Amino acid sequence: MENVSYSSELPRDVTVTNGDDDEAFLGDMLSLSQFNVGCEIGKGQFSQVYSATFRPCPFRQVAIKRVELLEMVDSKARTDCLQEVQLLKQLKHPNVVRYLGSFEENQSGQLLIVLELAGAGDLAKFLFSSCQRNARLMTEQAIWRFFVQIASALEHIHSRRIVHRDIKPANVFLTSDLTVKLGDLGLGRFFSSPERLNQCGYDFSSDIWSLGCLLYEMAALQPPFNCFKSNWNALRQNIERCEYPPLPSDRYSLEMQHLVGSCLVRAPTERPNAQQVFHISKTLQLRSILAAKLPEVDPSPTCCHTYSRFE
Ligand SMILES: Nc1ncnc2c1ncn2[C@@H]1O[C@H](COP(=O)(O)OP(=O)(O)OP(=O)(O)O)[C@@H](O)[C@H]1O
Repeated sequence: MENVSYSSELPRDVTVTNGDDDEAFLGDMLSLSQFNVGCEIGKGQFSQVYSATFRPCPFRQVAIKRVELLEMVDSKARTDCLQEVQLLKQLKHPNVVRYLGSFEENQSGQLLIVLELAGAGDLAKFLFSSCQRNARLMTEQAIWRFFVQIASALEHIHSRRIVHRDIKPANVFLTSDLTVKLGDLGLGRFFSSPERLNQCGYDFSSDIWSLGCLLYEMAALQPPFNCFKSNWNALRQNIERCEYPPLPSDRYSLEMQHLVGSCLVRAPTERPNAQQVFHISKTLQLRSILAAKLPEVDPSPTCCHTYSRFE
């Protein structure tokens, strides 16, 4: 292809060992008066997210996510959601957005969740602005640097028996030094339709499917199953048959293609677990560093950040 170049904006390599930062937790008796709330930095279907500083420690920047508990389908969903927030607070990992605290404001039906601020956008924006817009692919080495962190985060989440449920580039946040922070865990289902609330069969292996989609999208700059999105039947058939265009073999290793393929198999029990994906990707990262193999580039035309799942 013409007028394309290699992606030179490689994310820095980062340590993926577990952090122990209990000081990060802000305590159980939080209220809004303890924060200087700044501007709105994002909006979800059932939430608004604001930047804020913690008054007792003014240099401490956080994100505050406000969700309407009353918009949940039923009171059981509300209770489950509050319980899940408690669970999410136990997650401590350098590549997982930290849940720092939560509180309900004056019985207003609003739950405020205090999160670690990930201030440099997300992987969806990065893929668009650094790759697609400039018609260049990431190097394999850069992909592994991102992906190893994501796989490490998922391994940690699964080891705490939590399913993420919404792994996609828009939920992979970045910090200013391009450290990955996997965010938006688990809670989305509490604000959705009863079908999604039940999410029949959604489990750890479903996250692995999404992880395979994510790895594919980082390489191809488009999700594996979006090519027939105008035709739902064809799309469904492709997902059920696990048929998607191969990654360009002159740019990316066969091992990468194999890892994608092992996550995108129909039978959930045949997919690797998060620990295996982490170890394989770590090995392949080391191999790609040693080989220092720089692929050529090939721009892909479209970008869609929602994955289809067949579960
Ligand atoms: N910890 C964070 N740090 C920085 N920005 C964040 C953080 N969490 C969320 N955001 C921003 O807020 C936006 C809304 O996030 P939120 O999790 O409320 O909704 P969503 O999951 O993106 O959307 P939906 O709930 O409709 O699926 C995100 O797109 C992101 O830009």
